[in-house]
Amino acid sequence: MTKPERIVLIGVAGDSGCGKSTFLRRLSDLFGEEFMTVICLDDYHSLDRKQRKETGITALDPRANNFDLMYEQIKALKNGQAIDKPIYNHETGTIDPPERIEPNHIVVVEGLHPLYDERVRELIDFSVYFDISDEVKIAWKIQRDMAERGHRYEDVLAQINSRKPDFTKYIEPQREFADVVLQVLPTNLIKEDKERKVLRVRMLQREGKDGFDPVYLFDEGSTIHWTPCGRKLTCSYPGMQLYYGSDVYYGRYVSVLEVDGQFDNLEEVIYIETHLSKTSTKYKGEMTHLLLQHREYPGSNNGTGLFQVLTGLKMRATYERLTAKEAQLAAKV
Ligand SMILES: Nc1ncnc2c1ncn2[C@@H]1O[C@H](COP(=O)(O)OP(=O)(O)OP(=O)(O)O)[C@@H](O)[C@H]1O
Ligand SMILES: O=C(CO)[C@H](O)[C@H](O)COP(=O)(O)O
Repeated sequence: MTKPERIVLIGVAGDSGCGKSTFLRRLSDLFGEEFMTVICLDDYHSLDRKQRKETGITALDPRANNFDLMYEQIKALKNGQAIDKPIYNHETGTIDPPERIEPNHIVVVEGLHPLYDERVRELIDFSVYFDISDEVKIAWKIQRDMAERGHRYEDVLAQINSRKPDFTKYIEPQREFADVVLQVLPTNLIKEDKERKVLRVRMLQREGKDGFDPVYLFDEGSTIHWTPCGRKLTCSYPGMQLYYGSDVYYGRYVSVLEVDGQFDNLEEVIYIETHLSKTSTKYKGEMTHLLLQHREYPGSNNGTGLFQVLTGLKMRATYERLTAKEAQLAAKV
């Protein structure tokens, strides 16, 4: 592998079971596995499972994590140096001997705390926070942990509830620092929906970040409510609603894109794509193509898939911008 001139650091934040792995697969499809190294921040747990149990300190609590080491190692990677990263073993709940990690073109730091420590935050070039509402989080976790891991309903619910206080204290506040926040909420299209199959998904995009042009619908800066169902987009019950507008989030302006509902026919997403601007695609239809490429990923037929693809495209644009800038600087020397 050629030595990268400029290492681009990407932050992917959110609770466990919120769709981070799915998003990382999408990123790897965009960048290629060889080009990108993922660091799971669970590896910086300083207390193992037994110690956490004994002390009553959860993995979400900063006291269970070594932020100094996290910072030192991420800084080193960004400076092009290899690191010996600890490993947290999820099977045994213990800390294994470290592994050597070489720098790569793109380094993704993902997990519970990528935006918690100010020093790490400063190093990150682009970040996303997965903000899944409790209702949806419970539905996803129950579906996965019961179907795939053989857990009981009451245990899954008890686990979510026991994490809640520390989640609110230490994980959720990181939303403030993310360049993109992906909110996943119950639909507004079905009254008192309990199934959580139809979702309302919002993409909050920070305004005023150097080099980041938020995606917009129809007319930049306007407020748009759009029902695309009809001749060009097939929608069965309960239909689909799109929204675009601006808002203030943690005291800063954000552009908001929203999709409520799901796509009947994924090929028709091209109709939506042609009405979006600043998507950072390289050719007309690339966004739809990326969605179609992996229609089996969870959420591909709704706003979660669509906004994950758009966020990935923004990360690619950030990478290309920063590396081009570096190349220009190098050419001048
Ligand atoms: N967009 C989605 N639509 C529906 N279900 C989803 C979606 N994203 C994730 N899920 C469900 O949530 C589960 C967890 O997703 P994923 O493994 O991507 O999350 P994670 O944040 O990486 O979790 P962990 O940190 O626990 O590994 C999936 O198995 C799937 O059941
Ligand atoms: O929130 C988590 C991040 O994935 C885990 O719960 C945390 O890493 C603790 O691990 P374990 O469940 O193995 O004790």
